[in-house]
Amino acid sequence: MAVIAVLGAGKIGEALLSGLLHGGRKPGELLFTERYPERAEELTRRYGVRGVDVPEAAKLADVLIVAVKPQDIEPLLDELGPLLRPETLVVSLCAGLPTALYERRLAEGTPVVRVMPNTPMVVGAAMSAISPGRYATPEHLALVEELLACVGSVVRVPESQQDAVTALSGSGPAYFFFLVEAMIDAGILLGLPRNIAEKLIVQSAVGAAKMLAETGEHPVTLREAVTSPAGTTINAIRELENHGVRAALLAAIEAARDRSVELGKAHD
Ligand SMILES: NC(=O)C1=CN([C@@H]2O[C@H](COP(=O)(O)OP(=O)(O)OC[C@H]3O[C@@H](n4cnc5c(N)ncnc54)[C@H](O)[C@@H]3O)[C@@H](O)[C@H]2O)C=CC1
Ligand SMILES: O=C(O)[C@@H]1CCC=N1
Repeated sequence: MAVIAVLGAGKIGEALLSGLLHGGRKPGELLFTERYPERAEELTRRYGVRGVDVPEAAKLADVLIVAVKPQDIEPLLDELGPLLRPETLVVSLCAGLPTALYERRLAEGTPVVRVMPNTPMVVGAAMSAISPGRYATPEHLALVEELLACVGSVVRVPESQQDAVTALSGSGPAYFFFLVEAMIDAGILLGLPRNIAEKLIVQSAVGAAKMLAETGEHPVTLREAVTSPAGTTINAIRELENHGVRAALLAAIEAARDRSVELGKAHD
């Protein structure tokens, strides 16, 4: 079994460790690095996985999964550069960072796979998109696909689409949380108790997501089924259109895409 090291065990790194354990990997096959010792101790207590330093991770792991913030990548690449064996597979979960950055800074021929996951990984419902770098083989890509399938769904996309994916599904859960938060506020505005408003909206979100995932129906068809002639929903839809919610979403997701491109360019 390949030894897998997660570099940077924050929100995404921890979710991946936990998902891999759930998916049947043994604690002994996993390692992580974490710059805050208290956090490292906590993770070892919780999952039985060993925290190591970067040189040890580079020495022991067959697969290195980079899960630090894009802004923290430079010192990590400086450290990894002279240590990494070119047969080690590097998997980057970092928003915006191109595989070419790793290929430039690590040993010649290092295989790199770029991944954009999202936080529903915590409950085994991630959406991850994967793209091979220049030296990643179909076998490398298949291994990454298998690892990520432990924590949700996986699609393959060309790397040129990863900034768009980052804006859409990488950040996507935040848009839904934002909508849910606003809808709960609407319940408060209408005089409902907060706990009831929260239950009504969270279950409606779960139900709507289940219908989208399980019926195979187009979202327009599902929305039309809720929108009765001269009923209540169409009044709400008119207000959403009047306030430009559709245009706001297009602009918001485009802005997120632009930021992903910018994060990558910071290392040119
Ligand atoms: N949070 C999200 O929704 C998503 C995040 N990502 C990507 O995942 C990466 C991590 O994001 P989060 O988990 O949200 O951030 P986070 O800040 O929760 O985790 C990053 C962790 O890396 C550690 N770290 C930083 N430099 C280190 C080093 N040199 N050695 C060891 N540990 C180090 C930090 O102490 C921290 O615990 C980012 O690149 C982000 O773009 C991707 C998809 C979704
Ligand atoms: O906001 C961010 O930069 C990260 C990447 C995708 C989701 N969260």
